[in-house]
Amino acid sequence: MKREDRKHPDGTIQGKSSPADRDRILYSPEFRRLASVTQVAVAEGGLLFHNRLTHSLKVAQIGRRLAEGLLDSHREIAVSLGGIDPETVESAALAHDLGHPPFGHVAERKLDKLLLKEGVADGFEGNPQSFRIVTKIAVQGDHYDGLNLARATLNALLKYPHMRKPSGKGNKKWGAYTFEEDDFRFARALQTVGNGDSMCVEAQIMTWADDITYSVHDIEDFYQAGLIPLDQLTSKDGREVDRFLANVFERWSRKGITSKYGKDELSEAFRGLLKLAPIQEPYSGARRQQAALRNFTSGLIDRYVGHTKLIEGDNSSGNLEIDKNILMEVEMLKELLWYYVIKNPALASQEHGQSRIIEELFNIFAQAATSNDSDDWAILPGRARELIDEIVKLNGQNTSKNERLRVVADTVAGMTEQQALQMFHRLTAISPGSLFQPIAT
Ligand SMILES: Nc1nc2c(ncn2[C@H]2C[C@H](O)[C@@H](COP(=O)(O)OP(=O)(O)OP(=O)(O)O)O2)c(=O)[nH]1
Repeated sequence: MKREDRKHPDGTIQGKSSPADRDRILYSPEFRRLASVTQVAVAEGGLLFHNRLTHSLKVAQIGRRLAEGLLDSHREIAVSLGGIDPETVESAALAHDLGHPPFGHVAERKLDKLLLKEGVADGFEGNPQSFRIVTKIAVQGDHYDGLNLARATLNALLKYPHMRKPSGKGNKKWGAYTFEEDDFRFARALQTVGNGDSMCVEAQIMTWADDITYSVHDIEDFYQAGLIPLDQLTSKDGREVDRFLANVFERWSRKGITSKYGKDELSEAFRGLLKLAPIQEPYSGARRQQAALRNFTSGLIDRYVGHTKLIEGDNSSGNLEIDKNILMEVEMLKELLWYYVIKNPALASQEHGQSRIIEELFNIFAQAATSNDSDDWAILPGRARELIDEIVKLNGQNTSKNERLRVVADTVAGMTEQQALQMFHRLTAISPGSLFQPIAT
């Protein structure tokens, strides 16, 4: 079905994803690429961390389960909200991280800085990049751009349903670049409840599924890797817990981070959460440890899914009601990752290098792509050369810098981590590669 044909026949607000949407996302190479995009850290030495692909599959599964559960337990409210479509939640969840560049957040921040420096005002962020991929970049058919997803799927993908704002939170996270403003309006035409920036209920479910998913699997990954000492945190003497909490609150005050909750209630929620963890020793892989860990993580997911309720009303403050204790637990699970993993100097130094790779790639490609001599474009992958050629033909040499730089950002952001590394080695003469080794498409 074509995009315009997918409008509800009587022009009213409700829309549903087509099952084709889910399949189109799943079959796209952009989805496959997520297998080579880091979630938190690159796995080494036989460890098997989640990557953005395994993460997205789990968000889709938890999102679907949440939606089905809410339909079951709160059918009347769901109907009053115009229905909840599990298929839409699943499709949006599969697509939600497509825009993550190689090396994840560190590259996101770097690409944003580089584009802003070059005067491309709406910069770079993973969320608008996901939206751009499904509406413009991915190739599904010959006669349209993107995956031709239904309005409902696009709207459910909009966790930040506004364009980039000049300042504040809306400047850090947003839903679509100006290049995709038409697609954004097409998606948002469904939304007549809440204020202008309200997420639809499917996007709210997808967002909560994302939070549940990563806060649980990140702990699983890094306890197994020996970085998060769950065994010491659960120990009766409480020393590690005190040390952790003191560090969290010290970082918050240093960084001006605020929470909706008080320190005492957060500390209590965290101690309560640890009581659920049947873990007393460092991870060695023993069968009983594997079973205990699975028990803990699946118990947490059940707990978080089960404590989610649906509430009526316009959705300006959301239609999901999540137990306060659960929200505090999830907040503290995220802090475990920050304290023991993200702030770890080994990861920080790795991220420093990854940021350099992205910067070099962007600068070298940008210089080539903005050249008026088409021979200079030869170092770019084929699709980028084709697009730059089209842009120049349409806009002329001197008026197309922003469009060309957007293609450069798409090219770098669309690489796998191996491709980025190989291309960096090749372009900076660290290792020339082979004539027969294709450059990324
Ligand atoms: N290594 C590293 N990992 C990070 C960093 N920030 C977040 N992460 C990881 C932790 C989680 O697994 C995941 C959370 O980020 P996401 O982009 O998936 O979701 P978030 O809700 O923070 O952002 P969103 O609102 O979806 O754009 O990424 C960072 O600065 N470095």
